[in-house]
Amino acid sequence: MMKTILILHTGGTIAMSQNNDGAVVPNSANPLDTFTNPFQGKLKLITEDLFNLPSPHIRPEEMLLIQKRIMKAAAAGIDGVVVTHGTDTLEETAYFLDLTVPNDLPVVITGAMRSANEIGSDGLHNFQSAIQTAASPQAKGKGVLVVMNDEIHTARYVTKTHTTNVATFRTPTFGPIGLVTKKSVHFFEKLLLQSCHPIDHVVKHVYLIKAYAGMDPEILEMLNNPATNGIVIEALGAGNLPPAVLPALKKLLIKKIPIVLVSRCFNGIAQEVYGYNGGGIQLSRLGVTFCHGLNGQKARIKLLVGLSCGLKEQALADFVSDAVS
Ligand SMILES: NC(=O)C[C@H](N)C(=O)O
Repeated sequence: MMKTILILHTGGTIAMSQNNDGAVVPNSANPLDTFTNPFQGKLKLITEDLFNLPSPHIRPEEMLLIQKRIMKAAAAGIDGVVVTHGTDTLEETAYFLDLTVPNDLPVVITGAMRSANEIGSDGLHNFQSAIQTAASPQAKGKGVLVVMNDEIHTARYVTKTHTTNVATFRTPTFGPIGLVTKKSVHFFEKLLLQSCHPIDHVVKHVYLIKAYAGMDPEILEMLNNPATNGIVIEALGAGNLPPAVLPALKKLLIKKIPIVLVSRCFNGIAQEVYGYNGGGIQLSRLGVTFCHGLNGQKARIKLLVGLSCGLKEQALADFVSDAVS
């Protein structure tokens, strides 16, 4: 039976071209409109331009619009969805959708590192691979997938690792879960499935900060205000902070502002390992929530989704601490 795939364009380099001054800029006409469906007779493609934004302009509000459009398509019986997106914040949108769209609908997100008229442009190729993946029967039940440079990654763990290289998207610790070739799509991992958390609004003022040697407590003091809904800290190593920030941290925790800890390390997970002043064991006892396995920007999305679902205190901590829930 012929499958129908919904294509949602949102902008990014995949929709841009280089101008005569060498600057890469958005186009009024999407270069992906030149794509001719190589799967005629097998796949019907429905294309919509949702917006045309560089991905640093994408906010949780735009992520919610994409999610709502996908939910509408899911209710209408679509077989799969491809989202084209700028790569800078692609992992955040992908993970937001992963948490908020039922995982039995294949949703694949892709982009490009080289714009449409640059030599070696990767946009059309990634776009085609994403369509192939969304149409694959094996893509069902895997949550949101990120397809770039012939590789399939999970939204949960993929991250952008290089400013310009086309092989920028990597999954630290675990690696990709599949490959796309000219002829077929191969998955080589079974996944732990997480539940879907549909939301109808997104809360604001969920912050992400990074720890560093000699971290200034003033940063946390500045966040101690009534607007703050939650804070994610990319902590040191296995999940430790300089002791100088502890007084400011305690003041936030007394106010029941959720504080979530991940590691600023590229690989591994943050855990309560160290017993010294500022060490993970002390932070955990103070009420900091350890998020096991997500990077800072994903943990922020998870905290934001949890808060937007109305979760509080222990229920929120349980939701955020487990990467698979
Ligand atoms: N390769 C890209 O898409 C990067 C671009 N700055 C964006 O995220 O929109």
